[in-house]
Amino acid sequence: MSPYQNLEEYNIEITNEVKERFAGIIDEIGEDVSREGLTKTPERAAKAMLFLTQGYKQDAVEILQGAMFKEDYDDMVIIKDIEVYSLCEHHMLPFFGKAHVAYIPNGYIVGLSKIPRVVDVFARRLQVQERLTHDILECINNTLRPKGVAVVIEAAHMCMMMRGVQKQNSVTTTSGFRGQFEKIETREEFLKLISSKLS
Ligand SMILES: Nc1nc2c(ncn2[C@@H]2O[C@H](COP(=O)(O)OP(=O)(O)OP(=O)(O)O)[C@@H](O)[C@H]2O)c(=O)[nH]1
Ligand SMILES: [Zn+2]
Repeated sequence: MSPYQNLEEYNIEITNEVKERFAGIIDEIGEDVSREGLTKTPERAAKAMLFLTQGYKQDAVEILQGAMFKEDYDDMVIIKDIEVYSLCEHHMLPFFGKAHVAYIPNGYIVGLSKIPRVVDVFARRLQVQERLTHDILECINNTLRPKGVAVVIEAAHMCMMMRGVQKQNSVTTTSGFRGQFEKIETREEFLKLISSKLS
């Protein structure tokens, strides 16, 4: 099986189990799960939840290892504005925003699409933004073994917007730097390039 394929065919037993739990929740909040608009909702919700957490079944290392190419290029490679959708592990509500990832090759480059795929593998789990940032950083660092790697994530958390503190405009930024990005000049170049509209 491909290490990153979508779970288009859901495990029937697990889907049914999750479906029953959602039916229970709908009942507990005082709704009628048998009314027309809701009859298929437990199944839809189960499939949505399994899709949003499919990263547990995917292997980010395998994804990277499947597309590493020997190349002498040793300047910075930046993939910026990667959409991120994840679920906070405290409330299981979405947090979403953008990831910016850069690395400096060390004999190998990686297929560009694999970086957003790695972001998705870790985002489609129950997460906190800090751990998501480090999961991506360490996976690239340990697998590609580049001269440096940097990850910045900017995200809004629905648990701070729809409920709780109810702040609509706050954005959380997390970052991690390894290798050459620990040097201030390299880090500044990266931060300048991700804030530029043209890069
Ligand atoms: N550090 C961090 N905190 C997060 C993340 N997502 C959600 N949280 C926070 O997790 C915390 C959980 O705090 P609790 O006091 O246990 O939960 P709560 O009573 O629902 O808190 P409020 O959201 O303040 O109402 C909250 O402050 C959330 O804002 C994240 O990705 N990183
Ligand atoms: Zn939350």
